[in-house]
Amino acid sequence: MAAADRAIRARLPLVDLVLEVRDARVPATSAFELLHRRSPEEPDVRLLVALNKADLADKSETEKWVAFMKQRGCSCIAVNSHSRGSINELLNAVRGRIREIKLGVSDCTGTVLLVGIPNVGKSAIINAMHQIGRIGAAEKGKLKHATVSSHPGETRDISGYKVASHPNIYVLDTPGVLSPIFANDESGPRLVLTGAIKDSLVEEYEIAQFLLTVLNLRTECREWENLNLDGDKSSFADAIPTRSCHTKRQYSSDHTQDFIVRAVRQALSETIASFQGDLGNENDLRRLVEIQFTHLQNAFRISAETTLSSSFTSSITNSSRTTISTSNEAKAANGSASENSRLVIAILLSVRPNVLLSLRSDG
Ligand SMILES: Nc1nc2c(ncn2[C@@H]2O[C@H](COP(=O)(O)OP(=O)(O)OP(=O)(O)O)[C@@H](O)[C@H]2O)c(=O)[nH]1
Repeated sequence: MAAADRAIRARLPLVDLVLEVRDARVPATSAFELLHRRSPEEPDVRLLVALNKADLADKSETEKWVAFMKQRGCSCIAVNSHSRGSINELLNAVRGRIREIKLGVSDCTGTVLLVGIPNVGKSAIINAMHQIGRIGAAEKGKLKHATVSSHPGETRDISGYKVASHPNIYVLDTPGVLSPIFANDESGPRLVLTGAIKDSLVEEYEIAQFLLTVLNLRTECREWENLNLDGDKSSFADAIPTRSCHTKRQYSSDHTQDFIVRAVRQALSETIASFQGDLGNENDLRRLVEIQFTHLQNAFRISAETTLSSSFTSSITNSSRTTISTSNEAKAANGSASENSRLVIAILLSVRPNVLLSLRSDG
């Protein structure tokens, strides 16, 4: 990443336009720090921000973000790289900006540097632009494709792709670069949940607590009442796989997965229904998360070795800085990771789809 960071920095002054790709679910957390390091209040006039994966984000939140960015003097567009119409809009925006910048130059050539943190969809965007862009069929056949992968860090080199003619536009795809310093305690879980970093880089219980907090502030879990649990409870612990960085999650059957999801949902809806506190109050919310953690530990017959990180829920409004390495050190010191992994996997199974639809409080 350090080499990629240097290479991007060297090219930044040379290009006509910088296309910053962010994840529409977490537009603040996925900001490309290198661009905003020097003058966060004054965005580069050559900057165009694409909030990609808009299909997975809350539409109204994305619209607010686009308006907010524009208000700050930064061009911004919501994108779904899997949609032809959306990529066409992006191409038009890029073409329009290049024409503005190259005003008066006939038959000009524009260069665009595509940057962003890992896994936000840079390569997917470039491939789609290259496919849809108006370039000769012969040129399309000759050009290579960028590697698209669900794993972060697949793009390793900077490569150029032609995406339009009249004006000719070349886009440089770059490797994802992420600052090793998290902006706040919630950045890690957000980046894990949106796939920008590997799950193993953040402590399991931090992810679990984050998910529980997000869930408690949403309304879905109130609708999870009256779920029937059938099956053998004693098989829960065996049914939930332990996790390591290199093993993929496997479930013995869909039935087991459904069963776990329902058990988690029931535990959460019960705790919320019987909770007397105010969810808008930070201390009350922390108390509820602790109760739910205990409830889930009981439901899954997990020993209560690990207490919740008391700093977690207060970090919702906290802007203390946490580094990835600090998180890893803490993880190494925590001997009960496997017990927690089981619990977290169960919770993730239950709530990941809800959370992915909207991480509303980002930024
Ligand atoms: N739902 C959805 N998925 C997308 C979208 N764009 C990309 N993806 C998926 O996101 C994952 C990452 O896409 P890439 O294009 O490889 O991301 P990248 O930013 O180039 O990743 P690095 O190589 O880590 O820098 C892939 O699984 C894509 O299919 C989108 O608009 N919507």
